[in-house]
Amino acid sequence: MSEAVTRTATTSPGLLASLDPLLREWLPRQRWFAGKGRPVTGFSLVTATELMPSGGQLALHHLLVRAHQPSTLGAAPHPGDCYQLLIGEREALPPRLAPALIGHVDQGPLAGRTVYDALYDARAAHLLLEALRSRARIGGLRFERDPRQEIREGLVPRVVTAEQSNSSVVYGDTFILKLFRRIVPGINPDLELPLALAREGCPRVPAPTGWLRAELAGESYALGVLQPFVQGADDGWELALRELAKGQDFGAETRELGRATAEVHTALARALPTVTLGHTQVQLLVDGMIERLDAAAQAVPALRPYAPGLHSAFTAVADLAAEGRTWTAQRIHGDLHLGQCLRSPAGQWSLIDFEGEPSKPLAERRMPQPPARDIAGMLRSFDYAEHSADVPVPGWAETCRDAYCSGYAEVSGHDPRTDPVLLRAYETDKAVYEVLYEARHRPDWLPVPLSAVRRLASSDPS
Ligand SMILES: Nc1ncnc2c1ncn2[C@@H]1O[C@H](COP(=O)(O)OP(=O)(O)O)[C@@H](O)[C@H]1O
Ligand SMILES: O=P(O)(O)O[C@H]1O[C@H](CO)[C@@H](O[C@H]2O[C@H](CO)[C@@H](O)[C@H](O)[C@H]2O)[C@H](O)[C@H]1O
Repeated sequence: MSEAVTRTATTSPGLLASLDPLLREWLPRQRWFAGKGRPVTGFSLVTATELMPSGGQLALHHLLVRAHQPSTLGAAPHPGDCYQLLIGEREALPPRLAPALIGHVDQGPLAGRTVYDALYDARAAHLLLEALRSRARIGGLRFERDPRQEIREGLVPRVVTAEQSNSSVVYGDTFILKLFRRIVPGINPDLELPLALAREGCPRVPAPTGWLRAELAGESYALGVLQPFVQGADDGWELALRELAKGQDFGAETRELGRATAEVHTALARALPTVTLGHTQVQLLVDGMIERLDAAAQAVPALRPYAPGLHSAFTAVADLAAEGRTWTAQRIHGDLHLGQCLRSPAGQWSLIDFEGEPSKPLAERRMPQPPARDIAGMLRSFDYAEHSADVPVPGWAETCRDAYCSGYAEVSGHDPRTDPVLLRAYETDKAVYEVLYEARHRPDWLPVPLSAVRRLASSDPS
């Protein structure tokens, strides 16, 4: 039986008091910390599960903690985001774990110990895989797996060091475990949609092998997903930049990517409910786009001169709806861009990361939406890639755009270019989002979405 299965879960009293000052400093520095720009004023424990007991050379605590922060000006009071932490505790940290250091504890029950992000620790990562393999239940934690998929023993773990919204560990190039960092109760689309696609037999998304949940006070929280690792894959963004650097046409690849996107959309429409959006629903959708534009223009002055033109991109959709036009909405990826696509060495595309935009509430992320939203996301990505090339390759994004839409039409029977008003609205909505995103995270990149904004504000699709 695995080490994890034999453990009983106990909550070490005062654990959080020990960690509090260190976490206040460490948590806001993490890429996945969602509350950037506001100080952390304290923590409360949602649940703590001891995965390896204190007292030994190494102890391991699984924590869900709520980080308290002051609300943004004018916003309603917020209980604070809940984060998943895997905290290792040792007397001293071996050099290989130095990048994972959280700090040296000088108060409470852990005084004198060194604590660190245990995902970097092979023993902790191994324990998680072992728990999934043996379908362990530890305290409120439920380690589950698809009984038809085997998990081999002894796979060597390595943490993925890329900047991410969550944290992932690769096991022997066979599996990848993504642990969600910001946790909300309810069904997480990053597990829900790949499971639905697997049931449909759609090979464009790695089928979940296992998953980790917490059952707390009658509510279920998705904490992580284990899925097959696509070996030797290139991510679409890196691949696009490489082709651009060589001045190469990316049309054949993007046509295949269009086909893959359509396969996923078609399978999702079969697997999960679709709805027809009439006038009222479309008006709500347009209102949302306008609200996001107004908020972004408020925050980024460079956007303001283009606001009226962008506004008309949205109202054009409402006008069509007022004339009786309807659209079909279905479950979609929700945050599709080149970085969410993997191409295997055999040339097969897979789509990953079905979480949607993590900053949006779960209910909103799980709502059916027109597939044009995903397509627009990808078209924006081609434009980003062309603007990021060291040597200009004029017309590169336009070629990708046409090839992608053609590939999409070949599989789905619907060419997104035949609905230019909706496509322009979604491209505009995404570009507005990107302006805000870049202003906050990568100001050097701001000119990329701003140039799209200029174009979209003056274009007339009719
Ligand atoms: N099934 C997979 N096979 C190979 N690499 C993967 C797989 N899933 C994710 N990755 C790699 O891990 C990175 C992060 O995964 P992603 O699901 O986008 O996480 P996040 O939600 O943290 O952004 C991806 O950019 C990709 O490089
Ligand atoms: O981290 P996520 O994948 O959830 O997405 C966020 O970061 C992306 C950047 O890493 C950002 O994407 C934008 O830049 C990409 C190039 O780096 C480009 O391919 C995308 O088209 C563009 O939107 C994304 O918007 C943001 O949500």
